[in-house]
Amino acid sequence: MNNIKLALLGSQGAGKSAVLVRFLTRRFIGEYASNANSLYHKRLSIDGRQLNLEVFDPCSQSSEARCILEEPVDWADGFVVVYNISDCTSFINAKNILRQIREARLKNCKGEVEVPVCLVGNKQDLCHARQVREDEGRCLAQENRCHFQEVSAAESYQDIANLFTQLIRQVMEHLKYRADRRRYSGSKSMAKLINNVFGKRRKSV
Ligand SMILES: Nc1nc2c(ncn2[C@@H]2O[C@H](COP(=O)(O)OP(=O)(O)OP(=O)(O)O)[C@@H](O)[C@H]2O)c(=O)[nH]1
Repeated sequence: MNNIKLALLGSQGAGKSAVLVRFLTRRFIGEYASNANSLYHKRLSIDGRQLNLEVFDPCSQSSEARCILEEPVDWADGFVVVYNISDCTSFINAKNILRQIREARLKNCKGEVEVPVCLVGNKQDLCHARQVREDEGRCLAQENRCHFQEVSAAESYQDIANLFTQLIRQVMEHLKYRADRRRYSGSKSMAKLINNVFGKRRKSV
């Protein structure tokens, strides 16, 4: 059974909980208690593989620029960064979060920066009050080499289900790549060790 850990990040009120609850329950619930960090668990099957999904939905900080990443950035295998298309401040905050994910990974994970991330422009139903154009979101995602999707947690389930499924697939590939790389470097150093031991012995015969 694969364990997959995701973290949702974004401005206060961007709709992180709404997006997540839509994915987990197919329902839109208007208001959520937002004064505590939440960890959600779900078992699901993707491409015939059983998964244990854990999703961390941190309680937002009032100061947007403050780093809310320190814990989830080490813990998570993938990220969903949410902004509200009718709030340009939330978009600027998403930009900062993407940068912080890159920097923190660079610092903590020896250059392994390609952690799977999906940038989500939520509240698409509020397009009459739009402050962030779709191409701005797409462009930011391209710059950060991550997937992008505009959604409305209020109105639709399918886009949200698709983006989580795609992100989870990417995370599974990423974890497999990391495990293969560890195995490869492990067997390389084992080969070196054997070579050192037996190579030397053969010389001394
Ligand atoms: N119109 C509209 N409102 C939404 C949508 N998604 C969420 N909301 C509303 O936006 C508000 C904030 O949603 P939350 O899901 O609590 O946002 P959050 O990012 O989890 O907020 P914090 O927990 O405070 O960080 C709530 O009133 C939701 O009902 C959406 O797609 N469309």
